[in-house]
Amino acid sequence: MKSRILVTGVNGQVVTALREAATDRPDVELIWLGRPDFDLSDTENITDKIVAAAPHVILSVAAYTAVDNAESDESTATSINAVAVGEIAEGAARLSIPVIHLSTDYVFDGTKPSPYLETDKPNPTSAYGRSKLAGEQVLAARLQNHIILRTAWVYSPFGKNFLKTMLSLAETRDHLRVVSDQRGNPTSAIDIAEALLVIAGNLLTDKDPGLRGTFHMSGTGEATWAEFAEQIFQASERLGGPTAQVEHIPSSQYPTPAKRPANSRLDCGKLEQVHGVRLPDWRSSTELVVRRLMRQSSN
Ligand SMILES: NC(=O)C1=CN([C@@H]2O[C@H](COP(=O)(O)OP(=O)(O)OC[C@H]3O[C@@H](n4cnc5c(N)ncnc54)[C@H](OP(=O)(O)O)[C@@H]3O)[C@@H](O)[C@H]2O)C=CC1
Ligand SMILES: Cc1cn([C@H]2C[C@H](O)[C@@H](COP(=O)(O)OP(=O)(O)O[C@H]3O[C@@H](C)C(=O)[C@@H](O)[C@H]3O)O2)c(=O)[nH]c1=O
Repeated sequence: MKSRILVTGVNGQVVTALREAATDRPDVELIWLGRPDFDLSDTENITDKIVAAAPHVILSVAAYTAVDNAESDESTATSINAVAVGEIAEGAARLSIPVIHLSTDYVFDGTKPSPYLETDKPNPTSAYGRSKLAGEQVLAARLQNHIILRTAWVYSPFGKNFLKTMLSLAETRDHLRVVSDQRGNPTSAIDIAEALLVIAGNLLTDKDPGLRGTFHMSGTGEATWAEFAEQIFQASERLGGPTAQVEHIPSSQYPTPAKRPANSRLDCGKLEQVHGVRLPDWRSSTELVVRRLMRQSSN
């Protein structure tokens, strides 16, 4: 029997990568619910729509991800990232199925000098981070059969992300100023999608409560945003794409409405130990994504 996996969202980075990943998987039937029929800011009918779709597992992927906009629109961010997650949990509870929910490194305040563990106390510095933490809390309170997967710094050939912004800015500028006092783990949405299918398979075949709970899942290796930009341009230059010189600057010279954590590195050892999942090194995945974008633009 095929596993019926419901994904929230239609055009996001991870959703798009999931659609691709599922094409090679005859054992998986991916269904997705998204706007306009399924709008997470209108929390009225979410539960009923989930029950009607009758999946075996839910991947709760869709979110309000505009970090700076959330500062002036926290109520919408909270409605989508937390209230709606409660409704998704309610639908899953009615169907007695698990939910795998994506959360973020931005639940941490960044003051820890080493990578964050699942047992570390979240303390978000931004409205987006607060709304995502509230989503984690509402899910955990309403549904025992869940996994919260905190990931970070997602990039891909799809949608909007830092990697694509850098390449697009380099089309018109040969010098870019990028912050070098925020450190994290760049993570490819393509790698996340592959991992999500493995983890969903684990939950569908094993009822062990130890497989449930909160896990960190980001690309292997770490970088500052400036180092990430440099790696993007090295790959792009090798492949004949746009490049720019990166000036390392402190965050104080790149003011943004939302305050981002200085350190949001995630320790992903628990996921590897419990689910046997370790994401590839961010440098090799960056190369693959840049290569794909170059191929797309030359076609
Ligand atoms: N991007 C990142 O750097 C990181 C992301 N995450 C988390 O990973 C998950 C996936 O992120 P990513 O793929 O980058 O997200 P994107 O920003 O690429 O896409 C967001 C998705 O959410 C959907 N969405 C937004 N608002 C609504 C709404 N009101 N109703 C229904 N759907 C909505 C979008 O819908 P539509 O398809 O209509 O556009 C889209 O599918 C999110 O939960 C995010 O918080 C965690 C860490 C880092
Ligand atoms: C475009 C640009 C950004 N920056 C800085 C601003 C910011 O501190 C950092 C990253 O900027 P962005 O706005 O692209 O990324 P940001 O929206 O902070 O990305 C976050 O998104 C959410 C959804 C998450 O969950 C996080 O894990 C994280 O990936 O780079 C520069 O220094 N120079 C630049 O030219």
